Amino acid sequence: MAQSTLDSMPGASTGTVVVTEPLNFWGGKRVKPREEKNAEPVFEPATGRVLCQMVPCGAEEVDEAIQSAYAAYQKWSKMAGMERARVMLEAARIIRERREKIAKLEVINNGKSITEALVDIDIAWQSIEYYAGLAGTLAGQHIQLPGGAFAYTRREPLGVCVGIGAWNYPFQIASWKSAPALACGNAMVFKPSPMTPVTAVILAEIYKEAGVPDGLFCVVQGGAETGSLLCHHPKVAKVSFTGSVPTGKKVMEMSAKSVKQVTLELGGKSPLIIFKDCELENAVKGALMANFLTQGEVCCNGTRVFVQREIMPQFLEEVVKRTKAIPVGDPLLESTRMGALISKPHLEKVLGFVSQAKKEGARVLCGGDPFVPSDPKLKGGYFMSPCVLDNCRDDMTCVKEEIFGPVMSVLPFDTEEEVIQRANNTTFGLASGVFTRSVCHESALHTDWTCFINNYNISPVEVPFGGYKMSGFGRENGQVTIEYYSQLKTVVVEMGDVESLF
Ligand SMILES: NC(=O)c1ccc[n+]([C@@H]2O[C@H](COP(=O)([O-])OP(=O)(O)OC[C@H]3O[C@@H](n4cnc5c(N)ncnc54)[C@H](O)[C@@H]3O)[C@@H](O)[C@H]2O)c1
Ligand SMILES: C[N+](C)(C)CCCC=O
Repeated sequence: MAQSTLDSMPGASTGTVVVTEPLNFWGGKRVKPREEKNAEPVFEPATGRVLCQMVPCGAEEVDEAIQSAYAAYQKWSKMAGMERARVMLEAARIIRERREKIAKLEVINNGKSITEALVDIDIAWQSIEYYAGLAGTLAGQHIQLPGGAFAYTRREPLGVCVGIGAWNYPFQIASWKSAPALACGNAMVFKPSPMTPVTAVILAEIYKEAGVPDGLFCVVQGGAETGSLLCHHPKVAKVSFTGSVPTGKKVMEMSAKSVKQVTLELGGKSPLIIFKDCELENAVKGALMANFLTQGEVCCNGTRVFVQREIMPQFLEEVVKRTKAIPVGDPLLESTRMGALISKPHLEKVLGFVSQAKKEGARVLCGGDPFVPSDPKLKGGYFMSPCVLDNCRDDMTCVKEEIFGPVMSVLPFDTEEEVIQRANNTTFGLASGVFTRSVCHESALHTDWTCFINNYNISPVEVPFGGYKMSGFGRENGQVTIEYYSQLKTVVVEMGDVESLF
């Protein structure tokens, strides 16, 4: 049951876990892949060792999962919101109880520090708890019409929803998508990233243990091909996608063919604006939070750090001192603050951005190199030292493109008007941040999208999260997300005779 993979977790250390159980889940149980021939190795980022094999699902398996989800949807959608809420609350309770074990498995698969993974798992169960609270509140309107006639509206589920996830927050993404979907009475078939296949199936087992009908939350493994089978399937009503802009465009295009609803949570190149009247200590802490969580592999990171020229020297001195002091290493140690990047190719890509930045005239103030921890078992891991780049200009590659690694680009500015214009000058639109002691709601409103004031990268589940422009549309978390997983049905009732024009 849900304990299977987790059973090996309490004593587990980096470099010791191998996952052999099947990673697909539908019909209420783990399902072995039909054919092993396309198996791909999945690596533990901290050691470079093979953690498990990911076998992509083909058309028949995808169809089986969707049929199983559809059957569960027929039962689940007929239950009262309060009944669904009770099951979801039980799922949230089980996750809370097993948070350490799930977090450990997440670290082993993703490479982030255990301190962060614990927070991710907490945000995951909180999301399920939050939407359980909303499940019983779904209601419509009663509208009086002439002659005693009336109309009413009902909030109805969409049907089978598909969730497609990225690798940076595997368990959290699966929870953020399934929680509102299930609260509204839908079923979900979730496809994790092929690089992080191991924790979504734990969530599936927990939902089952909590009492959802068999098939309500299914997991199919695979990459682009499996994802595309899901987007094309005629029984799927909605696709909620988290990933890069190019893939998001393809998902939208495929979903358009059968007019499926789409939510797109895509990439970003967010600005963080630090005014000279800020509380510098907080601004420095904010800049670190905006750049180095999950080894910098965070969609909403504030990687363009605009600092008002007068405080640039003090800011740089402090931010560089603290960046150099970040403990990089074994992600399962409590003292570690930065773990390993997701894969060798990704590490090389991020290091390539640093080299390109140097060629274009940026100055490396610290980091930006491969890092080899002293522990011999970590020698094959994908580590790098966190990097601060100075002398940056708006036209540099490191300032324009999403790096998705621990690289902060610092840019000077003089006036508010100038910085707002520069901050908004991007095709992305996910997040922004402002540090100042003066009332700054004005600046917040001038940046074109979500804005954190005097903090960064906090995401309580009650608060909607999502993008503008090329960063996508639709929202996750918050009350509004109910609208993205339900549809409004109108019923009009005549109480008199029909007045026909014919
Ligand atoms: N806005 C957000 O909430 C958010 C959160 C996390 C990550 N991201 C973004 O995700 C990106 C990094 O994640 P990634 O490298 O996993 O992204 P990606 O686009 O490569 O992959 C995302 C998912 O899409 C699947 N996929 C790939 N091709 C597909 C296709 N043709 N049809 C259907 N599915 C397909 C992948 O297998 C994976 O599960 C970054 O750009 C990051 O900013 C955004
Ligand atoms: C929880 N964070 C840090 C806001 C990240 C949300 C998901 C983005 O990659």
